[in-house]
Amino acid sequence: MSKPTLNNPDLIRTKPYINGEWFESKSTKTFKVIDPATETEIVELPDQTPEEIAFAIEKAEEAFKTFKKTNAYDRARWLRKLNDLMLENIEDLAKILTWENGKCLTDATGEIKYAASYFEWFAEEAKRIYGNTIQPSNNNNKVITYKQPIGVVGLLCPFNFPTAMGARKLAPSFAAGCTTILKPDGQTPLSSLALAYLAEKAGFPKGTFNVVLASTENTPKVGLEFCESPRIKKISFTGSTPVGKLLMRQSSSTLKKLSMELGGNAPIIIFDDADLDLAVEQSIASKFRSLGQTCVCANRLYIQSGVYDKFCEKFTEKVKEFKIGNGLEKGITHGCLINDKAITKVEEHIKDAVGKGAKVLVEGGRLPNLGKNFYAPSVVKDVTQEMVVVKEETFGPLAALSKFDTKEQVLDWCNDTPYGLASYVFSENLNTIWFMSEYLESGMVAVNTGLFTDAAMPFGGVKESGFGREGSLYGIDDYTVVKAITLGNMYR
Ligand SMILES: NC(=O)c1ccc[n+]([C@@H]2O[C@H](COP(=O)([O-])OP(=O)(O)OC[C@H]3O[C@@H](n4cnc5c(N)ncnc54)[C@H](O)[C@@H]3O)[C@@H](O)[C@H]2O)c1
Ligand SMILES: O=CCCC(=O)O
Repeated sequence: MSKPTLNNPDLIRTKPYINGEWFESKSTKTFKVIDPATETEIVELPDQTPEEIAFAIEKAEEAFKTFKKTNAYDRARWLRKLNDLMLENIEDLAKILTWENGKCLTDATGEIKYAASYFEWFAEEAKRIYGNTIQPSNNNNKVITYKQPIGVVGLLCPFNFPTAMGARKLAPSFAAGCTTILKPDGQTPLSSLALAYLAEKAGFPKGTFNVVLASTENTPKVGLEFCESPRIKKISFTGSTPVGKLLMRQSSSTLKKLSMELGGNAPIIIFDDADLDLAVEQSIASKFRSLGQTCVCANRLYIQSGVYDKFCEKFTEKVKEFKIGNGLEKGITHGCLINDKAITKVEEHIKDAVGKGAKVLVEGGRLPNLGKNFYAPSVVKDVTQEMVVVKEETFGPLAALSKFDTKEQVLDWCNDTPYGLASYVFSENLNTIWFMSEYLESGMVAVNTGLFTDAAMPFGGVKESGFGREGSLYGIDDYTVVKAITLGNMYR
């Protein structure tokens, strides 16, 4: 199977979306979007020039002048409408996502629902942007604060959640009254273009949401343009830590506000007293969501010695049940990876681990009969802290299992990393749960579940996993600035 049949073929767009129009690019360069499952071309898109990117930024700035004055209730209605349209078109949107990303249709459908829920959530939050009244030291004065939209925002998004990562940024920024330019990953731009198509149908005013296009090779130039543009007041980036650091350096010349949703190295800790079947099922869900290409995927699994052997056995059985194939086909539990580089990283981590003494429980490996981006998941046990798989995010289908004895020991291991995005704890003991939750150095801790993300919860990391919070009651703050107004000499 290659090309999916869509109820609404118009959702496939092949032009950038700028200032409410499908923009005729004059660029002489193009890039191809490839179906990672079949390695066939989906579409060829313009690789936009710096002048065109600058034009999109200019239009977003123009639009901001009027959009910032819009009524929160109107913005709420537009956002709610977009949520509804996404759900009406869920089947098509999921197919487009699977086609360009390779994840299976069930995961893609889940992602569309999840992405839409950010529009629903921020439709409500748009109306809840509050300020304070403050009594300063001079009793004759009164201070009030209110939050204003920061301005034009650049959104830089990765391949792994082509719809949800953009939605998680667009929804709060639009709710706050900002205008945006989104640059999707060059490998997965169609989902963002489909989102722009639906945003237009939802009535988003022209210029408030723009999508520009760039190949992977051309992307650093667009990134630089975003960072150095004085018109852009904030950048929200989701991707790896090294690229996040580069964007921070580049943004220093314009002193931009930044949100950085960066790489992780999530541990799952399973204590002897955990509900073992639940822990196995949820660890599988966390580890192999989108075949391990999720920033909050378990990268390290620490299992207490009393249940280690049993856990390894049960976990292995479940992994052997996976059905790998083209994500668009029925019954497939796991699709393919995004590209060959992703597989190479998994192979390097296995080689290093086995070389240092890890034992293979499930020998995965390439599946050339299915295609060059298919890889059967691997499981290794007796992993130790020196192994690369423990130090770096694999971002692929390799489960690394380690044995631990005490909670103090495992806590040290978990925190021995520059990253701090998500952690998972499985235990039935409240004291253990509290101890771990409090001392794990991560922005998010999930207890007795492997799937926890939700529009209502604050998503984000600490340490080199970045800063800023997406979703939740805090998510809109990243797109606003606090203004303090002092009313003087009140008691004249
Ligand atoms: N914390 C989060 O919310 C979150 C969510 C998803 C993914 N991630 C992280 O993203 C990484 C996986 O994605 P990746 O491998 O594509 O990451 P990456 O950093 O290589 O790329 C992310 C995006 O940034 C673009 N990019 C690369 N160089 C750039 C530059 N100089 N200027 C502007 N854009 C540039 C890429 O083309 C891509 O679209 C993992 O580390 C994962 O943990 C984090
Ligand atoms: O990859 C990161 C995002 C995953 C999520 O929000 O559930």
